[in-house]
Amino acid sequence: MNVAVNIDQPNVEVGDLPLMSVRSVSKHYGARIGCADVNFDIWPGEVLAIVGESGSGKTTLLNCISTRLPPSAGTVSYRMRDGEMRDLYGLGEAERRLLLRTDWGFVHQNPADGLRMTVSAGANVGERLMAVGDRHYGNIRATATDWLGRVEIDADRIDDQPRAFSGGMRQRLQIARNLVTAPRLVFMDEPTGGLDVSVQARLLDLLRGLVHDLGLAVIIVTHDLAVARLLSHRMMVMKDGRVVEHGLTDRLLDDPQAPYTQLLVSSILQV
Ligand SMILES: Nc1ncnc2c1ncn2[C@@H]1O[C@H](COP(=O)(O)OP(=O)(O)OP(=O)(O)O)[C@@H](O)[C@H]1O
Repeated sequence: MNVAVNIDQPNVEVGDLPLMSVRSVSKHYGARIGCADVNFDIWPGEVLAIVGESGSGKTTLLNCISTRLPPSAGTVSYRMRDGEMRDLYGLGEAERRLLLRTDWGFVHQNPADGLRMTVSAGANVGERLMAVGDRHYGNIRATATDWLGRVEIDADRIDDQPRAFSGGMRQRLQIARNLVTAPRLVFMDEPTGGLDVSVQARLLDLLRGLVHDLGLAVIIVTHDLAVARLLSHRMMVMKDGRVVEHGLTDRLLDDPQAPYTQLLVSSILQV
């Protein structure tokens, strides 16, 4: 049986009001449960990790809360820049697109899903700036160069296409493309998955620094508790589409309450 959800108030410097509120979100694929009755809030500047084994519903949930997949039931509300809390599935298409381009980022596990592989690295970053109204070529190029530097890509690669980059470089470019417009909320789906361990470690370090410096709110899906430990303030553990435990990351890893979380934590401590 699942243990009751424990929603702790985050012990981090965050805004007073939640940025996003998720209430009773469920998604069914025919008779199969994708995710069921998920509830949480996320505050500005907070990093929430959604963890669980393959098939536990992490990606389904991430897609439901980022307007990529309408839930079968429940509501997802978001605090717009004017301070108003809006139901995301009540937004018009133009409002939704604006949100995706300006206020949100989405870092995919496979960089090819988040990049345009046949335009230059500089254009990949510059495009997002143009989408928010920047029209000055010199400014766009200077900002793109600055962002390539921030993600540790040499400036002399600015005109290269990402297909000429390594996996780690592509992922860093995808991160630059997402962060250049100063979003308030970034969704990440296994951002270090599929990379070598040493590349993963460097990328995690970089991500941690950027998230901290920019004060980003992040919802990150990972099956890797080490990633959750390093990046997140709060963790939500999923199993069979349901949240089995939810709390501050340190507390949850030091003193897991749900039998399933205990099993997950003990299995990484044994290796
Ligand atoms: N398009 C779909 N059609 C039918 N069932 C689906 C679909 N997408 C996901 N599911 C099912 O929903 C459940 C949750 O899948 P989901 O991909 O959200 O899990 P996950 O935790 O993200 O797994 P992984 O880590 O392997 O990506 C699984 O039982 C899966 O088979």
